[in-house]
Amino acid sequence: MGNELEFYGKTHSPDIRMLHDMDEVVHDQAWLRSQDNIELYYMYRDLSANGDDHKKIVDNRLRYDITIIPPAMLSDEYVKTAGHYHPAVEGHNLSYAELYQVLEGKATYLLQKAEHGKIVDVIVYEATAGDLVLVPPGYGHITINKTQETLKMANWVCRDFSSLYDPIKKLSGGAYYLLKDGFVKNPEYLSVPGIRYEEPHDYPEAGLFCGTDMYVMVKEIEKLDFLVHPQDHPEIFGQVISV
Ligand SMILES: O=P(O)(O)OC[C@H]1O[C@H](O)[C@H](O)[C@@H](O)[C@@H]1O
Repeated sequence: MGNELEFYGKTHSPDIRMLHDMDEVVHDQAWLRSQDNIELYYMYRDLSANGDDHKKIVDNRLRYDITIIPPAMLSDEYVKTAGHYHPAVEGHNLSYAELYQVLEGKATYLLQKAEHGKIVDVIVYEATAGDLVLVPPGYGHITINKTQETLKMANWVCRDFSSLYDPIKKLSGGAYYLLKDGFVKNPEYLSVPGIRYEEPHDYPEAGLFCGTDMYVMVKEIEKLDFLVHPQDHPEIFGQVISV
């Protein structure tokens, strides 16, 4: 109770990620074991403004979600999402992409690309309200709220797959932890490259611009096809795929 979200006049209840859903990925394990199972963040999935929009979204195999992450410290670590990868698109060796937009507050997005069991790239985006961040195929991702304000963010994603949590759980979290003193490498990973910091930017090829509410893409939803068929969109993923 008390966690409902209003979206275009309708009220939605969240799925709630609890602290102990995240046991494997929290940095300070001793602290974790002494903690009660508190609520960490709130996921409002499959939102739409009305029935027509919902049909369009489903027909195009997409989903629009909002996630709310209030500020919190997990001992010495900033609150974060559990983190996951996406599976490969059937018949292709590319995994599904995901598009985020910060609605309120600030987000730190950590993206990590695994190839043959090794991390070959780590990208961090610092994003503020209106900013877009595209998670390209192949990248696991974690969202961190290192501020003292609530983070509210949205995502567009293909609705036809389940996220893969095990690769991140097995290694006790992402390639880096964001602690009070900054990023530290996770020692469970054998070799990890340095962080590449990138600025959020527009994706004009897809008609996506920072500062414009990305829910309105429902009006030209075919432009989000790169989330469902990444293999058909080298104009968007060409560069990142070749990293
Ligand atoms: O799945 P987690 O790592 O906990 O991250 C949370 C978010 O992940 C994905 O982006 C989902 O599409 C969101 O609905 C969810 O809120």
